[in-house]
Amino acid sequence: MSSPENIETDVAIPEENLEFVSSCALPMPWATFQLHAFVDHVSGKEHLALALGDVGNGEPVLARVHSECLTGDALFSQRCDCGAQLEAALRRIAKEKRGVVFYLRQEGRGIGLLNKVRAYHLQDGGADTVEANLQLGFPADMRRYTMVVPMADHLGIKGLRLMTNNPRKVNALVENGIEVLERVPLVENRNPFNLRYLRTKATKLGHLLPSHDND
Ligand SMILES: Nc1nc2c(ncn2[C@@H]2O[C@H](COP(=O)(O)OP(=O)(O)OP(=O)(O)O)[C@@H](O)[C@H]2O)c(=O)[nH]1
Ligand SMILES: [Zn+2]
Repeated sequence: MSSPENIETDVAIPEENLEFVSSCALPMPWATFQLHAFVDHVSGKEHLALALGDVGNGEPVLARVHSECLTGDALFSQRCDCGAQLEAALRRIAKEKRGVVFYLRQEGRGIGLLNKVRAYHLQDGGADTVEANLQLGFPADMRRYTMVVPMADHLGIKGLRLMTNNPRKVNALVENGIEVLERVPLVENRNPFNLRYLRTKATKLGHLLPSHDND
């Protein structure tokens, strides 16, 4: 496996100023979660936390830090694994009757929806997911996770059992002061349309995807 490349952003992004706005019950097919809405006054982005059970009791919380993927989460796209990961995370939390999904509005690894479509267009022409970002003048991954800190604080969450295959996400959260006690693999929806995408994540972005690690 080659080492992750071009994964840091050199684009200066101002710190966010996150404010809790309101919360409500959100009945879902698996359980009724409590939806907590936040706004970042710097970027204007609206971030969400979906919590179930007593997440503020000091025990580690089963958690997913999920970056928005409109095409995968809402439109059933098979180009990626996002929608299946989101659903699996919600199901697992419902099964434990306790947990949280942080739904972060950083579409397309932070490049936005329109640029992600541009990147998909380049991928249709042969580029992989990393090359497409670079061809568009972006780093491979522009996401940040600093907003999770005030969101977790608001919910009284002390430590996470994080559902992810991305060690860089674990490191980023830890660097921001979030305690990650365990990484829980979340390998979902391997299909003919996303095989190359998953392979690129394993070989270029360092994701721990067992069937692709040694490709
Ligand atoms: N720029 C770009 N973004 C993509 C592409 N495919 C999916 N995304 C975005 O990637 C983000 C999800 O990141 P992934 O790399 O799939 O997974 P991860 O969150 O790092 O790791 P996991 O926790 O294991 O899911 C979402 O914001 C998607 O919109 C793509 O081809 N190009
Ligand atoms: Zn996706």
